[in-house]
Amino acid sequence: MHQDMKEILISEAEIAEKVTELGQMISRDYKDLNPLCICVLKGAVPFMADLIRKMEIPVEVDFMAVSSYGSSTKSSGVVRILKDLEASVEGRHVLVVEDIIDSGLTLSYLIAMLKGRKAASVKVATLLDKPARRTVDLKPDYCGFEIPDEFVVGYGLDYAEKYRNLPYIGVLKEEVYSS
Ligand SMILES: O=P(O)(O)OC[C@H]1O[C@H](OP(=O)(O)OP(=O)(O)O)[C@H](O)[C@@H]1O
Ligand code: HPA
Ligand SMILES: [Mg+2]
Repeated sequence: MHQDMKEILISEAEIAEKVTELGQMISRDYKDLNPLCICVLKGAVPFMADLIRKMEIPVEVDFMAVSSYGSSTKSSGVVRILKDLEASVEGRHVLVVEDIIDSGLTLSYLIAMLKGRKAASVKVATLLDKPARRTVDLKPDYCGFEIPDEFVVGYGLDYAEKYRNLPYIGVLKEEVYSS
């Protein structure tokens, strides 16, 4: 385990098993709908890459970059679009793929934007959900794991751009971000 971790919360094997399950579920629900999977950069990259390879139906992918955390463990509450989609979402069945829902601010902003652009449907697949921290009313349609109110990193999730390449989800030692 990395020296900055307090514990491993979700192992690589547990993630793999859950991603397979979600991929199968989404494949059943989106059969014949040709969904557009939107990866929310950067955190969702590993989850998106693994998830689409467990989907057994035709899918299209696109990418958006938004940021609300910067190098902090708290959301600034201001969602900035750093990179917009290439494809039009009008009439498309959109599945937004996220690594984590924390306050819910990032996703509620994105969902409103996609509906405003006339997507036929907008659903959310998230690997992690931290419901204790929610400030807006939002529930994922597909969720891997509900986690306690701790700052986690790994499998895409960062603290100050670090730890995204860890293959597991770990809890960061508090001294790492409080010093
Ligand atoms: O529910 P919220 O409180 O809005 O938090 C969740 C969002 O925060 C993180 O992204 P971040 O803005 O840190 O960008 P990153 O994916 O590039 O790390 C994470 O990847 C989610 O997109
Ligand atoms: O717990 C978290 N870890 C990393 N990034 C995050 N963005 C929202 N919550 C988190
Ligand atoms: Mg981040």
